[in-house]
Amino acid sequence: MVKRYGDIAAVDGLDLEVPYGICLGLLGPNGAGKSTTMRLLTTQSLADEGEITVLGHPLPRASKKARALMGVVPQQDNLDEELTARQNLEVFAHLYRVAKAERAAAVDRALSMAQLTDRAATKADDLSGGMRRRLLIARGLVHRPRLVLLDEPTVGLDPQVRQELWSLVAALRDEGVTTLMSTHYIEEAERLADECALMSRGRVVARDTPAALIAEHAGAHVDEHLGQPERLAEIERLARKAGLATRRTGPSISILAAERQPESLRLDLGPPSLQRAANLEDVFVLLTGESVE
Ligand SMILES: Nc1ncnc2c1ncn2[C@@H]1O[C@H](COP(=O)(O)OP(=O)(O)OP(=O)(O)O)[C@@H](O)[C@H]1O
Repeated sequence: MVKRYGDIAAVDGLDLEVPYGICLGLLGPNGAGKSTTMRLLTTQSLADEGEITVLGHPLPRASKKARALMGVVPQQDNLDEELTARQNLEVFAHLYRVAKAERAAAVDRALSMAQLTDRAATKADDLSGGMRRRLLIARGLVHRPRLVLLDEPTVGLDPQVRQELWSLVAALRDEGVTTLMSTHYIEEAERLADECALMSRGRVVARDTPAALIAEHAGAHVDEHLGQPERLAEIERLARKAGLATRRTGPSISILAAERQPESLRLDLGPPSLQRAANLEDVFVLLTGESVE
């Protein structure tokens, strides 16, 4: 797919297939095109080039059918503040055409999933930030969608609230709901995603399970060397000459896949200040050229 805004190609040759039943993490730095991808899937934006099919329905032609099977959890909180938690869910159950006879049960189920049963009568405005976000997710699930789009589900939340939301997303996957989740939090992707598609400048630059991405791009372990700037520059030069990827982190330089170092380089560099297991953050920084939050 391609989606341009004037001279900017927000999505630039994106090719992405999401298998049924998995949680796919769409991981990328700010501006990589994650939100635009979500908007294309909900037909809030129309692609300039390419084809999109959602659950067998081609967009935009069959967007109504696709939307009915999809739950969308936006990045921006757009709850109706004057309505209670229950009423917010009822409105969406109605909009999503949940049969009248089943509506109350659907709303109860969504409240229970979001652990908001005892706050059902509280106005959205009076809920805490974390509760509002849980309600926002519950609202996207009230009609039991087969595909859920989560756009940065925990952005701006404190770590404890983030963990609560993670359990909610994990429960979805356990129910066999297909989830596409955009995030720029590495830990979120590592915890929740069966597979990650790493996006940079509007396209997918790598796609696999977190473990396979780490093994391929960052190897088994990373050597971190501390030192003066000149020494770090020298280490960087030597490592790269030996074909190894490196990463700058503050006052240190990291050599990825350090187990692949030739013995001569190992002797030249001396023992590292620190040796650690490679992680998804190393892959993210290597492939997108961006730092992480
Ligand atoms: N409506 C728009 N008009 C003009 N440019 C846009 C519009 N929407 C997105 N863009 C541009 O497209 C690019 C991709 O933006 P997008 O919001 O999809 O990125 P993102 O990966 O979701 O970033 P973030 O993590 O910051 O939400 C950016 O350069 C952005 O400025």
